[in-house]
Amino acid sequence: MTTATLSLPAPAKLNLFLHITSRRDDGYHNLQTLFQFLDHGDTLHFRLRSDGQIRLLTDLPGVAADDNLIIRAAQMLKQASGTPLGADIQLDKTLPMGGGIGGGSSDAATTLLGLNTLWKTDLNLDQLAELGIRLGADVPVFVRGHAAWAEGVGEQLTPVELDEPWFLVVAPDCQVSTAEIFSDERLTRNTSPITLAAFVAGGGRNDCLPVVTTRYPEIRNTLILLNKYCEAKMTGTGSCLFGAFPNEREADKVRARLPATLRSFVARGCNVSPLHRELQKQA
Ligand SMILES: C[C@@](CO)(OP(=O)(O)O)[C@H](O)COP(=O)(O)OP(=O)(O)OC[C@H]1O[C@@H](n2ccc(N)nc2=O)[C@H](O)[C@@H]1O
Ligand SMILES: Nc1ncnc2c1ncn2[C@@H]1O[C@H](COP(=O)(O)OP(=O)(O)O)[C@@H](O)[C@H]1O
Repeated sequence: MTTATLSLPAPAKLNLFLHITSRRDDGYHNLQTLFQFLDHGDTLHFRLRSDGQIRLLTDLPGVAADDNLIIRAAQMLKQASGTPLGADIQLDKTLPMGGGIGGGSSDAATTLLGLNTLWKTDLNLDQLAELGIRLGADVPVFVRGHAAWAEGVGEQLTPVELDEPWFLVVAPDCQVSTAEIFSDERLTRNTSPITLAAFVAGGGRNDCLPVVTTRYPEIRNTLILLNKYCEAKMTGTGSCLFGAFPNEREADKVRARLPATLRSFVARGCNVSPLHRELQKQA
C-alpha cells in the first residue's frame, strides 16, 4: 500500500563555535564549526498528489512561496528524480527566522528526505546532500543527520560524538541576514585552522560575534544579560544566543529569570537528528 501522508520534524541546530579561516574567490567563506542538533523545531506535513503539483499550504510572512526553501527543495528533488508525483505541504513554524538555528535549511532537508520517502525516489544521502548544498551551506548537515565537525563552507562533514547537554536558547527580537554579516569589512576572516582535539581542550569562539553585536545592540544587551547566569554563546551569524546546562531543571531555572518578553526555549542537544530518528521509527 502507498503511504499518502507523512509528518516529520525539522530540528534546529547550534554552532557550538564558528571560526572563519579565509574568504574564497567567489565571496563565500571557509569556516570551521561544530554542529549539534536540538530536539526542538518545526514540523512538516506532506500529502501525496498524483497530479504532479507542489503546493505549500502555509504562508510564511515575508517569504514568497517560490523563495521558500521548502518549495525550492521539493522542486529540486522532483526535477532531479523525474518523478511525475507532487505534494501538498503544511508547515508548523516554531523556530525563529534569521536566528542562526537553521530553520530554513532544516525545513529544506526535511522536505528532501520526506519527499524522497513519499515519492519513493530512492536518492541516497550523498545525492540528497548534493542537492541540499545548492539551497544553502547548512542544508547538508541536516540531510546527513549527525552532529559534525564542519569545514569548507560547511559541506565537508566529519560525524562526531559530543556530550548532549541541555541548552537554553534565547532569541533577541531581530532577524540577522547571514549575507550581511559575511559582507561586513570588519569581520575577522583569518583565524588559524584548529583540530577537533584543540577545540575540545581549549574551546573556540564565534568570529561573527563582534560584528553582530556592533550592528545589533539588542543582541549585545541580551548577551550581557545571559552572561550573568551562564557562559553565553551565539549560534551562526545570530541572532540566537545559548548556554549549556547539565540538566533541564538548571536550564529552566535560568529561563524563569529572563524577562517574559524575551523569546526563549529549553531543548536537549542531540548527536542524531530527530528527523533521522523519526524516519528510522517509520521505516
Ligand atoms: C555561517 C552559518 C553557520 O551555520 O550561518 P547561519 O546562517 O546558520 O547563521 C551558515 O553556514 C550559513 O549557511 P546558510 O544560512 O545556508 O547560508 P547561505 O544561504 O548558503 O549563504 C548566505 C550568504 O552568506 C554568505 N556566506 C555563507 C556561508 C559561508 N560559508 N560563507 C559566506 O560568505 C554568502 O554571501 C551567501 O550568499
Ligand atoms: N522555510 C523557511 N523557513 C525559514 N526561513 C526561510 C524559509 N524559506 C526561506 N527562508 C528565508 O531564509 C532566511 C533565513 O532563515 P533561517 O534558516 O530561519 O535563518 P538562519 O539561516 O539564520 O538560521 C529567512 O529570513 C527567510 O527569508
